[in-house]
Amino acid sequence: MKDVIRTERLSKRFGQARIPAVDEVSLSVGKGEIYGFLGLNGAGKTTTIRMLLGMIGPDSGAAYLLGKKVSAGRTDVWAKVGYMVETPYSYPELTVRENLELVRRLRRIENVRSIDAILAKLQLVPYRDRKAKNLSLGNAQRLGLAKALIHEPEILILDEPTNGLDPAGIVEVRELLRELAARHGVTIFLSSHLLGEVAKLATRIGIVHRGQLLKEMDVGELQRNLKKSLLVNARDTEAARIKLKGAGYRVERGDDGAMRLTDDGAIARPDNVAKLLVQANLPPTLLKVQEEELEAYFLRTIGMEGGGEPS
Ligand SMILES: Nc1ncnc2c1ncn2[C@@H]1O[C@H](COP(=O)(O)OP(=O)(O)OP(=O)(O)O)[C@@H](O)[C@H]1O
Repeated sequence: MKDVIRTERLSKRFGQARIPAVDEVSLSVGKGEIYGFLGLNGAGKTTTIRMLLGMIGPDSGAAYLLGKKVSAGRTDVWAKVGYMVETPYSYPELTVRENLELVRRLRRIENVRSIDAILAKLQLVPYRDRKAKNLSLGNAQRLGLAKALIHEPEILILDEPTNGLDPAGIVEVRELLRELAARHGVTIFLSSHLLGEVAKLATRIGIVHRGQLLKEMDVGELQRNLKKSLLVNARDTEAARIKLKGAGYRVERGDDGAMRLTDDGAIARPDNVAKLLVQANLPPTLLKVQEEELEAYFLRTIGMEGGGEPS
């Protein structure tokens, strides 16, 4: 499949120290994919997005949208791209409808009904006559998305699109983005610092840290990469620990005083662990296979938890 979004060793340095904000990032996104660009604050997400949108030029490397090299003057490409970068700006004294009307004219969209359609799609109908300055953060974010979508773009580039939304708003935006990708073939590139959230939406995930793309995976791979462990406890935890260690199991400290067994054998055959404890008159009060939390996996991947190097 032809790449809709592609970067080739894209790099940007800032300041006198020329610290790399984005360091040789090469990635590609196919049509209809939702690419989640994941990193902590300051990882380089916004800088990457600004280069994708031609807002700033790279120091080296290049970005391509629909096979064309990004540069500020490429008006043919911008007609097919929608974007929302950080907290979207709207004219505070204009109403929601007036803000959208302005974008419609700037985008030279003939169809005046496009405003009603996008108001309905983003559930902004009740707020259409409210001034932008009086919108809640969540509705301001919706207005930002409405402006990004009004011209039915082929590519959607979003920086932290669920910022400021309440849980119900997050679900709505997620559904909307999913539908745009699945039903209309829109290619979506979105940044976030929350793996849990990205994992629910993205088809592919790239983890960026200190400007570098550390790891890329599709969602199935993510599930396989999560560490599993067997949580075990007994009334006499200490005696159970000695028994399990004596049988060769690797025993770590788990939550709430429980023990965590990380051997593949323990995870595959918890019944063997149960049998061992029962035979020693230490019947388990807890026996549960637990999957690593997504955020813990993210921190482990960028080398910020467990002291490990990024793998
Ligand atoms: N215009 C600028 N001048 C100097 N340094 C900058 C500039 N823009 C970004 N940086 C630095 O580049 C690094 C990457 O910043 P960037 O905003 O791309 O990260 P981010 O992942 O989007 O984080 P956030 O979620 O906080 O926006 C940071 O260290 C930041 O301080």
